[in-house]
Amino acid sequence: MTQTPPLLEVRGIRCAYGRNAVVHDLSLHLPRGVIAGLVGPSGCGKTTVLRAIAGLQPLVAGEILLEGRVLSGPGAAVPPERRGIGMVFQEHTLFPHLSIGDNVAFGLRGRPAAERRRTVERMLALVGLEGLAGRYPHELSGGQQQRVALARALAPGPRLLLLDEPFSSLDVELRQRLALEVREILVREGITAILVTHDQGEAFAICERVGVMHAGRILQWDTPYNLYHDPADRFVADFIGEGVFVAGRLVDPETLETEAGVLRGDRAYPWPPGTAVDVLVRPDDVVPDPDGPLAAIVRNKAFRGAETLYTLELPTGARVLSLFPSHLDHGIGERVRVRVAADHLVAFPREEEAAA
Ligand SMILES: Nc1ncnc2c1ncn2[C@@H]1O[C@H](COP(=O)(O)OP(=O)(O)OP(=O)(O)O)[C@@H](O)[C@H]1O
Repeated sequence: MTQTPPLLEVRGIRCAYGRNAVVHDLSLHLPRGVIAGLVGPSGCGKTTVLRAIAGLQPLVAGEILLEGRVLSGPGAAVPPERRGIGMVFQEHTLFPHLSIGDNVAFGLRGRPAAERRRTVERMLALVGLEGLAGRYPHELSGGQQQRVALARALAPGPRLLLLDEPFSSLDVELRQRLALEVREILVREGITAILVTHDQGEAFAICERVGVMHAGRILQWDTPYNLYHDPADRFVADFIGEGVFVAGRLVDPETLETEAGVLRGDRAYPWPPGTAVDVLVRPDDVVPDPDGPLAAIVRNKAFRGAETLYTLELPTGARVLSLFPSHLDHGIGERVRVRVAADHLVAFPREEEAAA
């Protein structure tokens, strides 16, 4: 149905270590030029999926196509070095005995010397390391080394770039800066990429599409905005961002009677009136308002610079999180008034009833 075939198609793949199946019937489509991410709790299978795409992990079932050509599948297993796929790993990926220039030129063996030299220069300039070709990896900082790893992966002109936790060995400030830099480089070069990270903030900063994985499956493949505001299920709602569930009951399709008051949003819920639900309330849904209908008590606070994250106890005893501009400073135990901005609240039928 799509006009142009996706650059990468993963169709119903299964992967296992021995008898232990860890990726189940997983599919994804990646259009050309898109930077996508995979996030999920430790052990959910992110790295295994990336390794399967790179050709480092055999498939039990399914197939993987790049530009319509089968790379892995029944009767096909194109070796990793012939896939046209670049990879950047977490750390220690440079060859310590090779200069920076030779590291970057590693994937260019067999090309004319002049072309190799030009490409190395261009790649080092691209990652902001001009003039460092003669140095050795141990003479560079961790951030510089990861930039070299990126330059080396991009040098042969891969059709797809895979990044497996490329910033996780760096300190927080550097990883945030480098993540944005890398995004700029990939966008400028029109590179299609998949980033695996356990840091959803990093995925949101870099990726246009993010898949949330759990136990070997992708539960939702969507924009960061939709993952946050319109999570497909309870796991995604819980995993992405901050927030708490408050108990409630559907009065009519648009109205919820909850521990945080009666809430009317802009969406209609499909369940019969009376259905018990849990409503996801994000910190940005609970707004300070001197005339607000809810009197809450401050139970905890975490200063975050521009904002403070308050834990507030409502009259029903339910607790919600709320972001206040940090100049609105309240002490623990103080009473504040808030309202719930309920425009697009997400609700799920309460689990025991859903299961009944
Ligand atoms: N070489 C291996 N042999 C056996 N089991 C493995 C091997 N590598 C991974 N596993 C198991 O496969 C599952 C998926 O692992 P994988 O590394 O893909 O997860 P992940 O989501 O990338 O985790 P993390 O975020 O911790 O890196 C885990 O249960 C893990 O224990």
